[in-house]
Amino acid sequence: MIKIENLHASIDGQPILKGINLEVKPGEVHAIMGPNGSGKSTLASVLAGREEYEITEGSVTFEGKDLLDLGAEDRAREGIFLAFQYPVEIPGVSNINFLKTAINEIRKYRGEEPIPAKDFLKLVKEKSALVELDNSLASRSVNEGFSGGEKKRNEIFQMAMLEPKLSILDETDSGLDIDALRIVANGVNKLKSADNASIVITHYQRLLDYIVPDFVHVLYNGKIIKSGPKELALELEEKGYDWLKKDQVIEA
Ligand SMILES: Nc1ncnc2c1ncn2[C@@H]1O[C@H](COP(=O)(O)OP(=O)(O)OP(=O)(O)O)[C@@H](O)[C@H]1O
Repeated sequence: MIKIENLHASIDGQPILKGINLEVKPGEVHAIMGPNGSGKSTLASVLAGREEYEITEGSVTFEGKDLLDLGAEDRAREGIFLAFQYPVEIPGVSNINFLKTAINEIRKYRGEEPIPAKDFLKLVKEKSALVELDNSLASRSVNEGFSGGEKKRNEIFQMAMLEPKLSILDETDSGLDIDALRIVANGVNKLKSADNASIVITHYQRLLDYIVPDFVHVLYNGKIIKSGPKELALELEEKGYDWLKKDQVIEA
């Protein structure tokens, strides 16, 4: 699905990612944890194709294609979805129209006809139920005036509608109350299949009680310094990151 090799990225000449190696296969969920400022959101942004980052070294292959060669729109059309840490508001554009346009863009890219209105409405009904999204939110402008939790839930609704191959969730759990956390996590779990994969960025083990990852990686200072099974998240919760930093110094 996606293979990241020796990825280095900078912003304004400042190196942020310093040699990331990560392979995610279909059907897998990978969690990325790490201290503030370690580069987690940068990795998500670089994969989604945000242009302010300069890739200085390395490669990313997605479904056999050179991802770094594609613009952000084409990456989305190829099936990469980024749920933002801070979802943006788009005043004047209804959620429904936004999603219809996005779905039809993907269909056009695949050489398919636009989605029939009846099928689209059925999809909206089905997927909004999945994340228990209030119907009134679906018809409002994208995220405008939504509470923090509603924005996050709306991100998962968008993800459900677009059915991406690779979903990258950047701190989707931050700002969610316990019920919303469970709903969002259930949505992610129900969307999981043998053909898609997720990268879940989080600070808290509690999300991983609901979304059980196949692998946990620790990102520190722009590098993955440790990978392990889901139990690693529990260990991090208990011990913090200091013990790993020490390891890194010894290795260096
Ligand atoms: N646009 C930018 N300009 C300058 N520095 C940046 C920019 N974006 C990110 N950085 C720096 O890159 C580093 C990594 O940031 P990033 O947001 O990727 O970390 P993070 O691991 O997601 O942190 P957090 O857990 O706090 O969300 C930080 O030191 C940050 O200040």
